[in-house]
Amino acid sequence: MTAPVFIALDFPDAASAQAFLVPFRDLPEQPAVKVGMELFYAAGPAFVRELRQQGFTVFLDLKLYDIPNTVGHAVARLAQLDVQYLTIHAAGGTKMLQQAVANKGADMKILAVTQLTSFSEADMQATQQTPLSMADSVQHLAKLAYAAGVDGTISAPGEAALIQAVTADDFLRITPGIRLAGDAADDQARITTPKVARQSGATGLVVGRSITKAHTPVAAYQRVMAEWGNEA
Ligand SMILES: O=c1ccn([C@@H]2O[C@H](COP(=O)(O)O)[C@@H](O)[C@H]2O)c(=O)[nH]1
Repeated sequence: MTAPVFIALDFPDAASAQAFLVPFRDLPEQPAVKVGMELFYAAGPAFVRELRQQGFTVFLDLKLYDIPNTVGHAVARLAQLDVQYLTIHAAGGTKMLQQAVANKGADMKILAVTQLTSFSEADMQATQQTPLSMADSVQHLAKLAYAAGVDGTISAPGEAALIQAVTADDFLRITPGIRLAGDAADDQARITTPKVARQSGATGLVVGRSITKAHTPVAAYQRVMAEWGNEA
């Protein structure tokens, strides 16, 4: 899977997530899924193992951020779940990032969150009191992550090309903040459509509510995949 589209399974429990996935079983290929804090805290490692046994590609989005020793040990435990992707915060710094990389599983990719897509430029300035612009901050954090041996970043689609410019072509640029045209932004600040994300240099998408809250989620997923350039 070179250009994955992950459906964000932001559900309160395993039963709701599994019920949501039932109609996707009729597709020729199962979607890749992202398990975030809400579902992981409710359903835990057992549910992640269940998804892996069912053949799903799993992105565990826990956004780890702690001292290097703690993050290293946490990554080693999570590697036992055989997930393919795991997030940490780039702002945790070089030593934390290196500890994560040193403890990841053989087929696990570590993705570093640069600046959350819910942050506008003004939100970031107000929170972080940084003289950097959003673009400069994202590039700085991406360079830090790349130098530490991380596999890619999480950023808004509009920053994908900027990240590519300061890292490498094969450095992953996975982008949440995706909305089908006409859908509400909700709590996201830096959003775009799947088509524009592809044109902007993203190498993978995370899509939650544009699919999970759609009247017909499978049709919404197929629309995302068509815009992104994949068949579903
Ligand atoms: O910067 C980030 C990092 C992670 N996310 C996660 O992606 C999905 C997006 O959900 P939508 O419903 O499509 O807005 C969600 O699980 C976030 O935790 C992000 O949005 N931004």
